Amino acid sequence: MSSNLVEDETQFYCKAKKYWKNIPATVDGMLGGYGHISSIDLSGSKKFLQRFLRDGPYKIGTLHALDCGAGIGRITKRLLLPIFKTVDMVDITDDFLSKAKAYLGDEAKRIGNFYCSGLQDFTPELNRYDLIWIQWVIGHLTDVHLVEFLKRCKAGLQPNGIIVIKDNMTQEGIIMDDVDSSICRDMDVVRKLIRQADLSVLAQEKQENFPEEIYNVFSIAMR
Ligand SMILES: C[S@@+](CC[C@H](N)C(=O)[O-])C[C@H]1O[C@@H](n2cnc3c(N)ncnc32)[C@H](O)[C@@H]1O
Repeated sequence: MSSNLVEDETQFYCKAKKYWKNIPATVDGMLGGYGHISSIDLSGSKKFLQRFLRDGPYKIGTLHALDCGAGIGRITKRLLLPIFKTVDMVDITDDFLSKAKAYLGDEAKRIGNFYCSGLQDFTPELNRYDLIWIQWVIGHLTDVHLVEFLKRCKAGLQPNGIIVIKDNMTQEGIIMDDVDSSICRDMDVVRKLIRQADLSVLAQEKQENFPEEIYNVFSIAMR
């Protein structure tokens, strides 16, 4: 279990919070110096989401989305706001949410709520969201908190809504990053935690065209 790698939970969360407080509120800051891959990432996400926007049994509504670990709103701006009527954002770093208002420009008026909170403490509004997007942040939650958070997300979905996790995955095993205080899991562990949250996977896809030297990144849709 990856939580075993987290020896001191309070320190695990404090250290991550401190790390992000010192990161510039820019796209490059959000992506650890890999700002240049943002467009590839967003195109891949758009393509992944398309299957849920077409007519068919998995079609989702386009009213409300929630961006989790949203940062300055990189994903909200270019993936979610063009599709959904309103988007809520949740992030632990208040500076990022403050910056989001300027970064999103005029479109910031379609942000319903800017929630400043750790996901481990956050409960999405019941039955509200067509899509809950969780990208590059699950490594900041312990296994127990991730499972509990996913359960609360499930309760926050519209009947036809979906949750998408898009994140780094190791080839095998769990790797701790002491710099930003996060853990990177492998697909088997992530799928196990998804099952524990009583969610079923609807689609899974590897992000293509990312640099060789970074972790594999997968999108997983579930409900
Ligand atoms: C790698 S950035 C990704 C930002 C955004 N998802 C994107 O892809 O552009 C990680 C984000 O997670 C936030 N974060 C870190 N720990 C968190 C936690 N426990 N709860 C909520 N947000 C957290 C950071 O403030 C930061 O904005």
